[in-house]
Amino acid sequence: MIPEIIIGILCIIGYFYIKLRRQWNFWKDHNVPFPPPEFPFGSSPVFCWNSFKQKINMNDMARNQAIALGFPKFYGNYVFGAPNMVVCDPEMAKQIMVKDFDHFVDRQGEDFTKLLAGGHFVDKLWANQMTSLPGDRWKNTRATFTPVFTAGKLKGMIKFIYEVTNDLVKSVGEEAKSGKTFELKEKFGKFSMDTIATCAFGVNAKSFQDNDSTFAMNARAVFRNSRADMMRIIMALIPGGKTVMNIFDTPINKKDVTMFFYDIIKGTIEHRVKTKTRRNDLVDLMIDAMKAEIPIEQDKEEDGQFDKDAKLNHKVVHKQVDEITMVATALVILVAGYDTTAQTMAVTSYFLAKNEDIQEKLYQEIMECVGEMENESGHPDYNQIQSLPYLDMVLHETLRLNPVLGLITRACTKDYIIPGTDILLKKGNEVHINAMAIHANPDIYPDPEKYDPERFTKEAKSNRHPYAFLGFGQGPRNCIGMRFALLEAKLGLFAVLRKYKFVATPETVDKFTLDPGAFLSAPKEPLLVKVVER
Ligand code: HEM
Repeated sequence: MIPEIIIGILCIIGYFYIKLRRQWNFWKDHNVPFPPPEFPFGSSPVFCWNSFKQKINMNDMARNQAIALGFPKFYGNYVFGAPNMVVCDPEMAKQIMVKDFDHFVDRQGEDFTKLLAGGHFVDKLWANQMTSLPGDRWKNTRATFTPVFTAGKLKGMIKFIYEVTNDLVKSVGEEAKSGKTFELKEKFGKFSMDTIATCAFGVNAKSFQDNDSTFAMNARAVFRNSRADMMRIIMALIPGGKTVMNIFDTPINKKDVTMFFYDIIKGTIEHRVKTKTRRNDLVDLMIDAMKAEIPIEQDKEEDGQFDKDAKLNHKVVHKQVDEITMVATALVILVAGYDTTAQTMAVTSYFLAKNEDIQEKLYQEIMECVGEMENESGHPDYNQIQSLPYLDMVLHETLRLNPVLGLITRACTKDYIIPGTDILLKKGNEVHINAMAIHANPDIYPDPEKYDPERFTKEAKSNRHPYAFLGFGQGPRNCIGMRFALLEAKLGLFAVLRKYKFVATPETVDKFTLDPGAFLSAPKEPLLVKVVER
């Protein structure tokens, strides 16, 4: 009861704050469609009352809004009373994400960035993450760490992923022996966690051996938001709230969990420097990148349109290794890479279990590759795993039907006139690219509810707008970890599917719904399947 009263009081204060800023006739005055605003946060799925009350996942809400409005090119919304534009058209998405990128460098408005930055050391670690950094500070960090994620560097890290893949296959083998159903999100969660732990933190998280290993428990805690966590965020957002928090030395973000990861990465760096050991993992590469010691190499794989659009023309101002940036970057790999990759693998396996013909076609492709493999490790090498078109198509179709991040945000960094209109978006206003809606538009993807990897043949792709797929975002602020994620997912699925077949059982849900409490489009129901040995 007491938390509800406090939330109620905070909402009233918030309401008056919004009243000062609100421009609720903005879209109406410009004849732009908008969903009905909801007290007190406006109709934006990110901040709407329904989402907050945990009734509907915000990504679902974004898709429903677009469907209800008939998939307009764009529609209007309000974030805390300020207008924000929601884009449902691939060409307009390209305009925002690439052509007019200098107006949309940031991911969130200046006010929000400042509010969440905080003065506490813990908050500094979060505010320095690439996902939330603004302007030139983001450009510096992004340009510094881009060479870490090139194909050439990933090749050097593949051996660590092989090791975790062996644990995954062993664990799936035990499920096959038991003959019982098991939960896919949990299984691939362990795989994703251990991959990130070994590559980005230089430690063995041992998730497969011990579900409650300290690393796993802390990593899971990053993603779980209690009422107290939500209240600290709300407190920081109301005027004067942060001052009170500073007086009580209370950070906005979770203190113990953040410091756990801080200690790990700090310890790993100190150990490497002291013992002069090198693993060529992400930790070493990040240290090199901070010292500007990674030569920029252009791989053939990286000259496609996606990479061309991602080019960032920025000269990095180098400084000595900065502990905060290093820890923040290791943390962002965990935050942005753990759940996203685990969920993509789990949902793909679920769809394979539900679609036997697709799984069989993929199995044939995998077995052809196995026939050509000479690698002593028993795994495909980098080039072999990248040359499996159907595996790639399957993963893309999973992310089309269920994009992990259904709303991709940008904030206006300079006033902007929406092309073809006289509508002025002011600096600080947000734009949401509704990937959920673009992926569900029947004019772009006929029969959009159907899981069909054939939508991603070379020919099918060439007949569509390139921005009709936004699973990894687009432009200079796209997903920096895309190659890493795809490599990890492909190696893991390859190794499992080669030996085992996913089978749907009466316990497998017909259709999953999305978790209303999650920011990502995460399945709410357990994804239960069986595996049988081939
Ligand atoms: C299948 C797995 C993944 C999916 C679907 C995914 C998707 C995305 C999307 C949609 C964005 C926003 C892009 C935009 O705003 O245009 C993003 C950003 C980002 N992702 Fe991923 N991601 C995945 C895995 C990873 C991994 C493994 C890492 C780290 C190794 C990572 C690191 C990041 C970072 C740092 C950003 C922010 C980039 C910036 O602001 O410059 N992601 N991701």
